[in-house]
Amino acid sequence: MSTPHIEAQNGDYAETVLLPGDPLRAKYIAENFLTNVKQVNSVRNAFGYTGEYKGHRISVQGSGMGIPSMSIYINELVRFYGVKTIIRVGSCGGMAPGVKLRDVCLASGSSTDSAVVANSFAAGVHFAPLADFKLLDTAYHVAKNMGIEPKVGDIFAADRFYNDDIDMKKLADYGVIGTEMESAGLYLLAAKLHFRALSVLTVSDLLFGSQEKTTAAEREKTFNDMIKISLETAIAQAD
Ligand SMILES: O=P(O)(O)O[C@H]1O[C@H](CO)[C@@H](O)[C@H]1O
Ligand SMILES: O=c1cc[nH]c(=O)[nH]1
Repeated sequence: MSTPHIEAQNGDYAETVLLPGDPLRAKYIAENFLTNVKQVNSVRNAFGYTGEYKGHRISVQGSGMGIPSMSIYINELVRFYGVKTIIRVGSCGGMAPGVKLRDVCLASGSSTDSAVVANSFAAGVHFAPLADFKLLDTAYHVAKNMGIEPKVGDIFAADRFYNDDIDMKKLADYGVIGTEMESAGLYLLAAKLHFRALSVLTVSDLLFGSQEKTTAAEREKTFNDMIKISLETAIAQAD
């Protein structure tokens, strides 16, 4: 079998998939955290791998940037490859006062300016895309046990990376802790297709204050706290 964007065969993906936006982050995770690794997708260089973490079968798949690209991979993984749990491992811009560069954020919910949420319901209905509570609770305690204090809250999933039309300070004032480009779409699809989802994010830059940023190489390779939290959460929820 194959799908328009995935060449993997039936059974090539594990039931739990880590989903970074960057396909090279998928490669890094597979090469550095998984054993018995097999590459299962290279269509469009959206690399996908399946291997083992502490004896548990796990896959990792690059999803590209933004809700439209990510939605293609999620639909194909869940509808055709039987995936049941998706943990996004992404980067985000920090927005809340206490959020620092390289902090790990857990998106308990996700606001968005993407039309995809509004378009899924009748006019006047404003669906609130939320994380799976068991995954969120597990990831929080896994992080705490690793000595990491994750920031938990609402993540603004922006349709455009470059956008000066949105009042980000107001969103921060309403408690939004960070911004990226996928979480609302992930949680919406989880509700629609009945799989479990969580976004675990590393702060790669700050919207207000310090201009210090992580490098592209760091975003590709060294978000190890986020990766370990996500893998430990994946195997804890599988038990
Ligand atoms: O690092 P990833 O997972 O790609 O996530 C963030 O980085 C990209 C923008 O640079 C967007 O996809 C955004 O959500
Ligand atoms: O989408 C993103 C990712 C990182 N930082 C941002 O400001 N936005």
